[in-house]
Amino acid sequence: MPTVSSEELAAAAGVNSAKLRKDFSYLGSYGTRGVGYDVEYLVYQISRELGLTQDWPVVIVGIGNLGAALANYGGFASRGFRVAALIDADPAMAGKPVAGIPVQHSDELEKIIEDNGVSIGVIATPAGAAQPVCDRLVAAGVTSILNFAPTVLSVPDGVDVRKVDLSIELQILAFHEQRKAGEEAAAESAAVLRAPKESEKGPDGDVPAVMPA
Ligand SMILES: NC(=O)c1ccc[n+]([C@@H]2O[C@H](COP(=O)([O-])OP(=O)(O)OC[C@H]3O[C@@H](n4cnc5c(N)ncnc54)[C@H](O)[C@@H]3O)[C@@H](O)[C@H]2O)c1
Repeated sequence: MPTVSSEELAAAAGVNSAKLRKDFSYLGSYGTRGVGYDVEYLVYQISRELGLTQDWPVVIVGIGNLGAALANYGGFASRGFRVAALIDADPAMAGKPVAGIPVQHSDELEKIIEDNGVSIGVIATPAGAAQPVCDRLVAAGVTSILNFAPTVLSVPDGVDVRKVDLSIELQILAFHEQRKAGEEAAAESAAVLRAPKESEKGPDGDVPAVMPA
């Protein structure tokens, strides 16, 4: 039976092992002193807590560049998400397979949701189409939406929306880059401006032109 210790897991995740043990205790997972955690059982417990032991049928609406890339991503299935259907408004796409799944026309949206018992919808349409698509998904019974379109969706109470915006992530990185550059520039000017200490002067009382920081 493969096991793993809280120290090993804590080191891999970059967190404190006592905190990790406490967090796992909320899962009802206590491990065995000197042995650690049974890996298979721990994976099951975490998956169960995250709702991943279930099979979640998901529909993707808007099968352009992004929708096709999402459909082709192999990582969903291993985490309990099954792409049940691909939906697009373009009649020329109907029946064409993407990632081995034939694209269905959006006229069929309500029937597809009902037939597959879908509760999670992914929107990858242009911004202008996102709200009407969202309204149809919700009316058909979808209660969770992952929105990639650059628009804020309004939904009734009881419907969850998560928005993914990669440009915001890039903007956050750019902000940190700018701050790092500012800190470096400030450190350089501080080094230039810092007055020499007595001990930093040479034997004749001379000082280097630029003092080290
Ligand atoms: N969130 C992010 O980080 C991120 C990154 C890239 C793109 N996007 C956004 O994702 C969306 C898709 O981008 P793309 O490059 O794949 O665009 P795209 O033009 O290649 O694809 C859009 C698809 O949506 C379909 N469509 C249009 N109206 C529809 C409707 N009412 N119902 C169903 N399908 C419909 C079109 O036929 C097309 O196939 C855009 O809104 C874009 O801004 C977001």
